[in-house]
Amino acid sequence: MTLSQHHLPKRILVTGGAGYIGSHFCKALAQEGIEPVVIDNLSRGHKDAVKWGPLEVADLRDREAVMRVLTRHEIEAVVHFAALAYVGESMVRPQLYYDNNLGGMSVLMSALAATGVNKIVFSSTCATYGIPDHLPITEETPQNPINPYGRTKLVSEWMLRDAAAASDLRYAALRYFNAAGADSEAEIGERHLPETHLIPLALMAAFGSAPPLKLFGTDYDTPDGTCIRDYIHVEDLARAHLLALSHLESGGDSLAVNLGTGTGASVREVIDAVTAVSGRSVPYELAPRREGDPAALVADPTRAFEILGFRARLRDLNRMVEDAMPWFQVETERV
Ligand SMILES: NC(=O)c1ccc[n+]([C@@H]2O[C@H](COP(=O)([O-])OP(=O)(O)OC[C@H]3O[C@@H](n4cnc5c(N)ncnc54)[C@H](O)[C@@H]3O)[C@@H](O)[C@H]2O)c1
Ligand SMILES: O=c1ccn([C@@H]2O[C@H](COP(=O)(O)OP(=O)(O)O[C@H]3O[C@H](CO)[C@H](O)[C@H](O)[C@H]3O)[C@@H](O)[C@H]2O)c(=O)[nH]1
Repeated sequence: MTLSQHHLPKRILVTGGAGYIGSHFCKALAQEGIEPVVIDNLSRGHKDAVKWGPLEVADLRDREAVMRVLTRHEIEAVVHFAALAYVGESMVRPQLYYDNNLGGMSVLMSALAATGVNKIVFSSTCATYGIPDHLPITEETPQNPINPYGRTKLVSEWMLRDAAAASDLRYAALRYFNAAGADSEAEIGERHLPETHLIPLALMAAFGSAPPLKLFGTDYDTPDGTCIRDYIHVEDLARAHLLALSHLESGGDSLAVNLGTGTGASVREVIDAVTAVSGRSVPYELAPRREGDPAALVADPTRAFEILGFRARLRDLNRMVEDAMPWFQVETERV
């Protein structure tokens, strides 16, 4: 039996649990002795990443299916990861994002209300802040998203806030900065299809399973001219969700908090880390700025510590790359 410091509900539904962050969270739940129920339409996820409990293959916009899953498994709380999450894709297919992310959110929330489930942890994002007027970004920084993806997440936060004001629903909106790394036992990894994220693409370029990395923009107003992001280890993110659930289960108030380390790394620093850890050079070419990319996004992580006692532990960029790498080596061998 697990001796957990967390006070967790026993029957938890994980939407998007076949995806990158959701599957890592499911493993963290299993380590707490809880068997998560996953609902995922597998549009972007992987069946074989659901290893710790049942998988219900269904779209969140299918109200009947969602109601059936909530009732059949006697769900007490939901952790809602399911969404489309590519900034670039959202700029060219905005309706797809509004339909999927807000349609899914709306059906999920009405099904929760209908079945009396009143605790939800929600995957929000630093993309809700847009181009911040100062760094680091606190939760008081104005939320002015600059792309449809970020807007769907901001509206989702508003939906939660309004529902909580009008009912007994309590929520935790977790605004992640850049998720990075992977399960240290390499049982699951980062597998976005297509992959657009920096660390995976840099590793794939180093191992020759992807073309040279395109370095998007070298003329930003940052020390080395490349964009700065706050990379947070996916295992730290998973632990933060346990803490958020535990907070809600103990009767804590609704909250919105940043999840980051408080330290930024530039694209060039990421390339250096991948070079150092892999022992291979990262072939790259300079490319124009990518539309919709703010120059620098770094979290002020104070509030998450104050309310949840959360502080990122696996803070070292090399460690994140090290944990991500085996998966890409395996992938390379499979190709
Ligand atoms: N990866 C990051 O750096 C990052 C940063 C901030 C926020 N987020 C948010 O975290 C969440 C998880 O991100 P990820 O990187 O694991 O993404 P992912 O694409 O790996 O996982 C998302 C999962 O949701 C499923 N899904 C999508 N729409 C669905 C629907 N309508 N019905 C059922 N299932 C559906 C997909 O099949 C996939 O398995 C997302 O909400 C994303 O916006 C991610
Ligand atoms: O091939 C690439 C890929 C990325 N980058 C740069 O690397 C940095 C990180 O880019 P990612 O695509 O890895 O991640 P984003 O910063 O775009 O992350 C955004 O999208 C995520 C969802 O996928 C999260 O929602 C996150 O909160 C939001 O800021 C950016 O400066 C980007 O310009 C490159 O130079 N070349």
